[in-house]
Amino acid sequence: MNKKFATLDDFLGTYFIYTYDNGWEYEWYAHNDHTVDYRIHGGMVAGRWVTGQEANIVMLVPGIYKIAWTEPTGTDVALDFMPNDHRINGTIFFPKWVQDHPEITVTYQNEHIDLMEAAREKYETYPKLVVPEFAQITYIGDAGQNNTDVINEAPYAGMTDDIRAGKFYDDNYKRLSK
Ligand SMILES: C=Cc1ccc(O)cc1
Repeated sequence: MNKKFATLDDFLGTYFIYTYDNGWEYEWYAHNDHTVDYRIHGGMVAGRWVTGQEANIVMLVPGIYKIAWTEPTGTDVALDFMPNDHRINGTIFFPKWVQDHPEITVTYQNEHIDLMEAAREKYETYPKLVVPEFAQITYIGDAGQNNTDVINEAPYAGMTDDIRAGKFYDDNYKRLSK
C-alpha cells in the first residue's frame, strides 16, 4: 500500500481492492494500457466477473488516472483513481434492465456475451440508474501487466479477506495452491 504513483507505467499492471462508500466491494486490475479485469463482491451485481474489458486508460496529472469503458450489457463506467490517497471516485451508469434483472449479469461475462447482447435488446435501457460514489482502497498489489492469473476464477465469500491476509496470491500474483 506504500507504492507512490507518478507515471502511467506505475499504474498499469496494478491490482486493487476497494470498497465504495455505499458498501459495494470490487477487485480491479489494470491488465495493460487498453484492457481491465474485475470481480464484484458486493452490491447489486455481486458475483459478476469480467476479463479483457476494453477501456480507455489515461493519466490526468501525475498520480491521478481516469478509466472509462462501455460494456456488452450497455453499462458504462468512469473511474478516477487517486492511488496515492487510497481513494477512487467511480460512476456507474446502469441500463434499466440491469437494475431490473441483475441476476442475468452475475456470471463470468466473457462466456456469455451473446446473452448480454440479447438482454440489452430485449429489455429497457431507460431511465438509467446512475451510481456516483467515492471508494476507499483497501489493498494495492503490483501484479505486472498481462498477468492472466490475477482475475481468473469466480469470486467467493471471504476472497478479499484471504487476499489481504496473503492467503491467495504468491509474490507474482499467481494463485497459491488451495
Ligand atoms: C460495472 C463494472 C465496474 C467495475 C469496477 C468498478 O469500480 C465499478 C464498476
